[in-house]
Amino acid sequence: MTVDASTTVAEAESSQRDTERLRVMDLLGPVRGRLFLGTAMAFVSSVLGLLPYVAVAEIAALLLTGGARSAVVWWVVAGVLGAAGRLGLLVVANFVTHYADADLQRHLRTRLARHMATVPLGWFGGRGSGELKKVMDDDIEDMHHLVAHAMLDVASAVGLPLAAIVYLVTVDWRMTLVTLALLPLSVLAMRIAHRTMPARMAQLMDAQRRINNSTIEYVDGIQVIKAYGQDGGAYRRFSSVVDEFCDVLAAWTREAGKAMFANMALLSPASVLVVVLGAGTGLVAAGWLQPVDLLPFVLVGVGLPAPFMTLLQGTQSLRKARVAAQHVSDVLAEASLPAPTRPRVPSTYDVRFSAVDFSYDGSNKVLNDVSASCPQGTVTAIVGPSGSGKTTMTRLIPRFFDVTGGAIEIGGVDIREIPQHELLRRIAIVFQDVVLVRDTVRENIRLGRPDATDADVEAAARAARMHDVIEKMPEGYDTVVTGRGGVLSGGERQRLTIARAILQDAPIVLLDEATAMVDPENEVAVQEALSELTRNRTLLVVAHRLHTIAHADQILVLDGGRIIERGTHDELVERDGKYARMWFIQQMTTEAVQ
Ligand SMILES: Nc1ncnc2c1ncn2[C@@H]1O[C@H](COP(=O)(O)OP(=O)(O)OP(=O)(O)O)[C@@H](O)[C@H]1O
Repeated sequence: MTVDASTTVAEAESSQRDTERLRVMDLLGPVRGRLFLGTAMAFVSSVLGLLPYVAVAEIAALLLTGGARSAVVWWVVAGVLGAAGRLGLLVVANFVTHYADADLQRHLRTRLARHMATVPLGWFGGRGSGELKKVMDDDIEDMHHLVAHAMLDVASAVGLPLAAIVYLVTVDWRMTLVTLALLPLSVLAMRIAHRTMPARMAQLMDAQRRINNSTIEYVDGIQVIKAYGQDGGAYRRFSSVVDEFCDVLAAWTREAGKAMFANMALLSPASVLVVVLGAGTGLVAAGWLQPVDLLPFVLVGVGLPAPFMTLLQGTQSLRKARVAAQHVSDVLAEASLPAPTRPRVPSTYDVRFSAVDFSYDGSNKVLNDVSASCPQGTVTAIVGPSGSGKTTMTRLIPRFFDVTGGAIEIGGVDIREIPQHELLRRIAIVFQDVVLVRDTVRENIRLGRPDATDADVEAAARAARMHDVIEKMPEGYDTVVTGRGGVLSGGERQRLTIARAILQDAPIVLLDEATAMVDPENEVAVQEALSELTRNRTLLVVAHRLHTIAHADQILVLDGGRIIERGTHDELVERDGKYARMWFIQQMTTEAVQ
């Protein structure tokens, strides 16, 4: 049996479109009823909008042919009622859809935020904040056209022309065909010009997403970039993203411009008037049409294409809205971290890795058959060359990602059986990149335990050797800090996050490079803060500088995702393997510096 490739591709595209439509309809679900109501009102409003034109045409005909005065009055009333009804209904329909849009925006933002709370934490690491901001903000705003305008435009574009065609056919079917003659041409021109539009719009939105990310990266990193004299290179990278966006925008504008021009030329009142008057005069001259019957075509027919123009002008916004809806629905379709079927919570806090495999991309193993036991209340240090999987190993414990093979247990309970909030409550994480939220110092520390009193917060700050620093700040504990810490030094920011972790009082602590990049004076304070944090807890620490973990209860040496050595510092130095080499190199470097 042979398979027709073009049919298969077409089927695949059509099924993808169906899926997209289903997804968009699912997004609109909460306001679907109101959208239908608004659309129905817009349809009736559009039909009513024909009445004033018909009234003028009929009144003119009555006056020219000496018709009854009462009929003229009735047409005047009908015309005025039609105009008022059209306007009133359209206003109400717009209210209905705009309120629906506001509700939908609130609903989607909340739904996105709730969903993001359920996806694996590691998912966020792969995305720039610009990209997430775009989905939460810009994409939802871009959906405005879809919700508030698109259906109304369609209803208006269908209602008035349909009613007009019915009316015009009753006057003269041949002239009706003449009046509509330009429409198929316009649709054809539009189809040709728009053949590449969906792809161009997707490119445009992609380029916009890259600009968003690169702007945030550029602005965020500007201090470091300048400090390293790399502003030229960074600027070139940023401006190449901007150039790329401009190119895509120019291509899109050319494409859209062609389509717009073709339509404006074909559907403008002047073009329609030329066709109607030309053909109409011919029909009158041939005696096939009464001169008075030409009036409805001039009055009604000329305005017929206008709603199509509105519809066509809206197609770009509609396309943008659909791509935006697709982004929103992609994020909502992101798989949640599987919730435990039989939730359990551990009562002891040793951490055990049993034959753990892990891969970020599904093929390359970053961790390979890792087994280790970290007894409760002990310190396990993880060391190894860059890229050996140290950070990944610690990230798996709070389920930033789920293991792809084997299992991790806390107190004998598989972490996948522990409800996520219970798991995170039991693990204090001091990240490599210290992140604060834009709030007061007090609330930044209180994040560790939202119900903590001010006295608890202060006690944690004292333990983290931060109290004196905070007291000297302009507004003490009420000083607002930014995401990058504002006036705080690197070491102070770290101690603030350590205070947060101390307040959390979690039985398991994960430290990743917590003491890197601080000056010696700060390092002493950070080390003191850390020893407060880690006392009597199960501690897993990722370290590069081996002297900080020489007293660890056990050291795991990772290389290429496998544990190649394990033991205490003395045992490993004795073994004269990889750890011993790393130790001696660091010793020599330290001595050389001193
Ligand atoms: N989010 C991610 N997506 C894909 N690959 C990743 C991700 N995070 C890390 N990796 C890759 O996994 C491997 C192990 O990275 P990991 O950060 O765990 O190593 P590490 O030993 O902590 O390195 P370093 O000491 O440099 O911090 C590396 O090859 C890294 O490029």
